[in-house]
Amino acid sequence: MPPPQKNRSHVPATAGHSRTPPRQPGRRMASRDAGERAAFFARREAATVLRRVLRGDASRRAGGSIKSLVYSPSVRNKRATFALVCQTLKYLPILKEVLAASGILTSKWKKQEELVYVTAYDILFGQETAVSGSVEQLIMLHKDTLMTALKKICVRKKVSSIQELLGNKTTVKPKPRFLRVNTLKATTESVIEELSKIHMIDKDDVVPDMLVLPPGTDLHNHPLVKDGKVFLQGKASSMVAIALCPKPGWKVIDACAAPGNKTVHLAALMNGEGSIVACELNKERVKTLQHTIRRSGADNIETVNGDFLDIDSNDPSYAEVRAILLDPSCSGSGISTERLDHLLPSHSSDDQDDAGSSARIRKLSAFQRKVLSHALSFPSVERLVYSTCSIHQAENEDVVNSVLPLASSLGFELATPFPQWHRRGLPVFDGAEHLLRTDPEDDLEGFFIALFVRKTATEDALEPSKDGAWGVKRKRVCRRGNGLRAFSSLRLSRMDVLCSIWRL
Ligand SMILES: C[S@@+](CC[C@H](N)C(=O)[O-])C[C@H]1O[C@@H](n2cnc3c(N)ncnc32)[C@H](O)[C@@H]1O
Repeated sequence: MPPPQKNRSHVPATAGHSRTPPRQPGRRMASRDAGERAAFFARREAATVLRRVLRGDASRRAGGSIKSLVYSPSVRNKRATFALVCQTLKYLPILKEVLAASGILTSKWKKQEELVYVTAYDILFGQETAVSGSVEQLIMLHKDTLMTALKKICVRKKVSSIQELLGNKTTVKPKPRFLRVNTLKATTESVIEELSKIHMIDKDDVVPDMLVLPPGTDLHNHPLVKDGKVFLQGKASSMVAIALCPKPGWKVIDACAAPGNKTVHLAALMNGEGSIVACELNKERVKTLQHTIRRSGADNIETVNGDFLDIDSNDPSYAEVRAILLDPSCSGSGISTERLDHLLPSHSSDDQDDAGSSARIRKLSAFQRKVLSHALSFPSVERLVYSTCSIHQAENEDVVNSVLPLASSLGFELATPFPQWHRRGLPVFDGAEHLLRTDPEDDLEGFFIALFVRKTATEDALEPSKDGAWGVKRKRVCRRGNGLRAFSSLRLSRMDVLCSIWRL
């Protein structure tokens, strides 16, 4: 049998990193060229991200997606780190087997096991040689043993290439790059002018201030992104704040806010007027939320590090809250391809634990009902959006259906966000046609949006009309089935004016 072929097409681009490796006490590290220095640091950044990804996956908690961890401010060489993390995850089952067979992952090295995985990937399947760093030296020292172990595994599994050994890990279909212009800092026209110098660019036909660029366009280090003039936010995700459509000057709660993409979108829709309370339970994620807010330039957002359920809806300081955006923790099943979840150990067919995953969804669903019921209890709320990035009925239609009696008793009805949007809620109860779904394949992300509007408080509320135009809704309701449907009495021709009319 010929030796397994190396997969050259996946060599990560580790060059381009400019920091100098730390000097170790008592001995000067050998001088090395810039490429090797870059690889040294990229492996360490990748190992840190990999540790968090694997820990989050092992506990089945959202420790942050691979992308969100890589694109956090602390990671310097994002492109190389991303490539290394993805590749190491892809090769992880093989690396574990090879390292176990060769017996080099002793308790001493176990403490740095993620760095061992990344380095082993890089040396066996990527860079080939590396001289600096103790883990690099370990892998180089045992490289022949590891290669022999790899060949034996190939023979045992009757495969002739690494590709065959890797099996069929889902490849991600290229998707357009969406970005949302932060109208607090820039105009859509100025961003188009700037980006069109080097990129093909289109305006999205549904979401205002959303631009569409070709798949693979990398803007993470672009000054417009760094300055917070644009946010790299998906289209479906950007529909959530628009569905809530808070009026400038209102007091609004974003109940589960981090990392804050929708919080700062709300601030932009409100033209920076009024106030937003952004509540986030997780202390670490509050830091990310605050970073997002700083980048957006919004100065009317107060962050609260705490449990939304602990906010007393009868507390006088929340008596004037008129809109709530509730985007609670969910399974993330609608963005699992986007999140690259197929690369995680828990997604491999051997490890798939169906009973565990349905128990998790049941637990999430119970939590979602609880927070949604709590959000409905705020006395002055006129508009409430419940959203998830899940495709599961249990987290979407079932949650909404379960709170309908409570919502109705408090004077809420379901309204229809984006009425021109064709994909509505699963028809599992009368009124589910008001709900909005996006499809992970056709619409690129699987989101769910439910909009509750208080019947007694719609006099000045702006609502989309049925045929896709946007208009001011006057309070006129008629019975339909067991739900209530609102009419538009004044239409506006363009969706672009959706929220701007409230600024007049
Ligand atoms: C789906 S994410 C929100 C994403 C955010 N809306 C955005 O677009 O950037 C859900 C967030 O809710 C937080 N969370 C979960 N339970 C919470 C609770 N009881 N109170 C406040 N925040 C909570 C999680 O830590 C997580 O950051």
